Amino acid sequence: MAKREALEAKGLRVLRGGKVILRDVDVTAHEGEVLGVLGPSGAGKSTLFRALVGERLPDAGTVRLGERDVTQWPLWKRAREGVGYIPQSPSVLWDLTVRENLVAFHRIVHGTDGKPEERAEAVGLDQRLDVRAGELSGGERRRLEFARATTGDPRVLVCDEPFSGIDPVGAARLGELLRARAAHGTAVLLADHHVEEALSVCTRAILLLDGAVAVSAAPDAFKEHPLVRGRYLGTFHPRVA
Ligand SMILES: Nc1ncnc2c1ncn2[C@@H]1O[C@H](COP(=O)(O)OP(=O)(O)OP(=O)(O)O)[C@@H](O)[C@H]1O
Repeated sequence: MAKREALEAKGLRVLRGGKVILRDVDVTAHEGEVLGVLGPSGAGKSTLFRALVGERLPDAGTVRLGERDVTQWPLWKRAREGVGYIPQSPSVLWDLTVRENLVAFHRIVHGTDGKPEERAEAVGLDQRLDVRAGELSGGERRRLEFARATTGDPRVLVCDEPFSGIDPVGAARLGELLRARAAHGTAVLLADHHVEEALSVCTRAILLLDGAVAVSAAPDAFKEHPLVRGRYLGTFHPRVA
């Protein structure tokens, strides 16, 4: 049976400083899918993600969450309705502990403390609950952000460069968490320049070029696509055979 659409964006257009950054982008993410959104720096990946999660409303186009049109909804309202977001820049509260970070986010989005111990255990931070977020390693911080973003069992999880600044073991561990989340039915969207790690987790990938979707393919076909090789991976890319 075909998987249901969790998130559907149609004709998304974003302008910045008089420039068109996103050109009528259509993106659909299905339940249980890990969709890679890849492309060179400046292609518009973060801009697309910000429009999908409600951090920045688009200048044209629509965003649907399941059956609902959420185009005009702000970030907090989409979060409450099941959109988790790991932004590109670090977003933990540095002076608060792991536990306090989890509680603070749960209160803002859901109005209650939630279960920080369970959330921390799910991402292997149960021994770090009383450590300040500013003292965590890069990989631990990303897992805290993952725990926070998956509070409330989101239908959609948008991850902007989750593998940046973490070592291969940390990336593999985070990749497993993303895959497990998708197996649970969440639609995961993932942008990252760690192409090998990203494609090993993805079930499909799109190439964004100059603010438009240029390719959509399964990971193996994606790696071999002439536009992907020519415009993104280049001829020198020793980690992708
Ligand atoms: N606030 C802004 N004002 C003007 N231009 C902006 C603004 N934010 C982003 N841009 C431009 O929009 C384009 C897309 O940026 P975006 O950050 O979405 O790209 P990206 O694909 O995520 O890049 P990277 O892989 O480097 O993170 C770039 O040309 C960038 O300079």
